[in-house]
Amino acid sequence: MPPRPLTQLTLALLKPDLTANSTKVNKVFSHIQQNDFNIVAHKTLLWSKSDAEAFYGEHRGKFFFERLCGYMTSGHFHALILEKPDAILGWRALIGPTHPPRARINAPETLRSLYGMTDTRNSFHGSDAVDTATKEIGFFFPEFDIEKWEKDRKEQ
Ligand SMILES: Nc1ncnc2c1ncn2[C@@H]1O[C@H](COP(=O)(O)OP(=O)(O)OP(=O)(O)O)[C@@H](O)[C@H]1O
Repeated sequence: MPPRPLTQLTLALLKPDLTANSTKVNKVFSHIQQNDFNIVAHKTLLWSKSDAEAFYGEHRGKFFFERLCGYMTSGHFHALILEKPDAILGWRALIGPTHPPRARINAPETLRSLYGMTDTRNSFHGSDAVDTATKEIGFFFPEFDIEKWEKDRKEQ
């Protein structure tokens, strides 16, 4: 049997503006399936202001920080652990550029182009590297044991 390609985990968010629209959410889950991502874990959350400030702490002091935290506490949202080979790059490629208006010009097939609203209300998040994926998975899914999952996966 040929060796199975190395798989990878990433953390994806479907932010509150998208989550408020069940038709859009269903379409996004179809995109996730069509692009061969395996959903390893999934939860729906409602953040307090301090949750948002903790997750987006690196942006504290930027002009959009308060707006970002207000947006992320405005309603429920989905957090997902996605898996496939090159999941981190693959998910970021699927969601597209941070700013939806630019995505609509430069990357019209991406999810932020299709569903994003504004620079802040951009509907999606994706981890940008292996270490941030590990940290963000731990933030949203503290009960998920990545090392055990990877060990079990290798043994399958
Ligand atoms: N210039 C901006 N104006 C308004 N909001 C912004 C701006 N830049 C970033 N944001 C908001 O802050 C979030 C985090 O910014 P970051 O630079 O980490 O973008 P990203 O890595 O593309 O997005 P994410 O981390 O959510 O995947 C963005 O997703 C967006 O909601």
